[in-house]
Amino acid sequence: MSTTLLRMRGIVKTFPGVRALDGVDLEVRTGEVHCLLGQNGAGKSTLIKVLSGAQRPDEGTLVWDGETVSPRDPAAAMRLGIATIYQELDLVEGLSVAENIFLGHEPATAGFSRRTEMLRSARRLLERLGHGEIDPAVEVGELPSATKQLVSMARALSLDARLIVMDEPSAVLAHDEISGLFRVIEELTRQGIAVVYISHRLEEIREIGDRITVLKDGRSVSENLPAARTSTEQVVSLMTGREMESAFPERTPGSAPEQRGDLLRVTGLCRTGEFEDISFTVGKGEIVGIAGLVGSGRSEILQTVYGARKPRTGHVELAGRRISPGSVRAAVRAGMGLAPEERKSQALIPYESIAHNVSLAALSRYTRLGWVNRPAERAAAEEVTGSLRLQPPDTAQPVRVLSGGNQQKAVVARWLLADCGLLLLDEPTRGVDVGAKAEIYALVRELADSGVGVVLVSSEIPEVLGLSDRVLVLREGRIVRESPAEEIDEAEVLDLFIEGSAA
Ligand SMILES: Nc1ncnc2c1ncn2[C@@H]1O[C@H](COP(=O)(O)OP(=O)(O)OP(=O)(O)O)[C@@H](O)[C@H]1O
Repeated sequence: MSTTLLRMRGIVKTFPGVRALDGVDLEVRTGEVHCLLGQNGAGKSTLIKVLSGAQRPDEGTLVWDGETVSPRDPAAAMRLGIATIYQELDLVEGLSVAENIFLGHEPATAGFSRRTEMLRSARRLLERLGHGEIDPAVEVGELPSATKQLVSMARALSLDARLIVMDEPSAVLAHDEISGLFRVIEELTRQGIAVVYISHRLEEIREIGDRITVLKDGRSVSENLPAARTSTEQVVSLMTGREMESAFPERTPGSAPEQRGDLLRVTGLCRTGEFEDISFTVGKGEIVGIAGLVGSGRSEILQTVYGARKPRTGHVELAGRRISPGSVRAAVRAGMGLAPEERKSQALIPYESIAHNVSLAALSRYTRLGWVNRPAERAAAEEVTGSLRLQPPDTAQPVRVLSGGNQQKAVVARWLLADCGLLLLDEPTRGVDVGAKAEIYALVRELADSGVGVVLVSSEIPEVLGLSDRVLVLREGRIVRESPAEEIDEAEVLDLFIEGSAA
């Protein structure tokens, strides 16, 4: 029988100028998957930082297994049995799986036998997760994200965790890896371990969740809803305070792409070991989606079109002119923009204002004789961040105070403002809440309607199918199908990922 393991009551946390948590309650039982939902900036990460000891609350109580506690740091929380698996996993790349699992708390034997014992114990923990096939001697740096996640979970088990917090664990996983993650979660909960699960993908919640707590503006607006009996519409209206709207804008009936003329023409693009013989076109005003698993070459293709990687053979033409291969400068001059997948490292300047980060790619528009017209820059940034409901709305704030999803919105906002003829979007809605996703889709469609060509890469197949006019399905570096979006469905795309039968 499950019992209450954790009870948080009236948790308050303020940062200068922001009340991130304004009296949150959360109750978690042993062996349950408790889903924490809320829009970007609602306070989810702050709440789990309080729970994991990374931040001290200003007010409120935390009762763990019947006792009032206040973990001063993550190590103290860990000693209680609370572990957190962050999206940017905190593993040491140069060490082995076993060394990472036992980092800081090695088995107490010495020398050779210590190493053997460590490998054996690591294997036992991986087996507990249903993944005895992972070699504990292998270096962590060589492993895919899904396996790294398992190493973090094995580490949590090695520390006798009784509650594991998972912060958007599916965001870095491919479609088939997500079912693997769910099997691991079932295994954990069967052993009585509780899981707090954060995700913006509401369809996952019904599949894996037991109960739901919804946060809105730093408060828990609804607690302990049964996941199986709560509709997506209910959850969305609790999160947003609005009724759920249709996520995807109508496709614009207009001239067929072949009548509009090609804006982008990619011919016979190859990069050894990444992709082969990639040819496709994008018309003015057209959205072309690329569906492919992680590792299928989808991001590499975008980067090669953008000149950040040099093709072995093949070429790229924009508006009838060949772009010098492997030159980002040439691509940008010709009017291309790329919103990259790895935005933390590639895209934002943390200490600069939101306005400046957003207007960066369009700066020449606000600059005269070397002077930047700050009010104009800020007004333009505010218009686009306002329509994406970016929090906080004050664009003079530095980007580093934004929640993860709001940082994502800032990157997308930048490219929506940038005046490109061709926009390449790599996972534009990762970590973005449902409401803001719909806003991003609407703005991308508006841009297309104004004549911009768009190439969209996303792991979310419904997003590729819902937003694009035309879809390319990619498997192991080759295009295995090209189709108007309305003539292909999710099941067919998944079949193509596996079979790769060309049509
Ligand atoms: N260190 C900080 N300094 C100032 N403000 C902060 C800080 N950390 C978070 N905030 C603010 O607190 C609020 C809650 O942020 P939090 O990261 O908890 O949201 P979240 O629900 O996890 O969002 P997301 O879904 O985007 O990850 C946001 O308005 C954010 O800007």
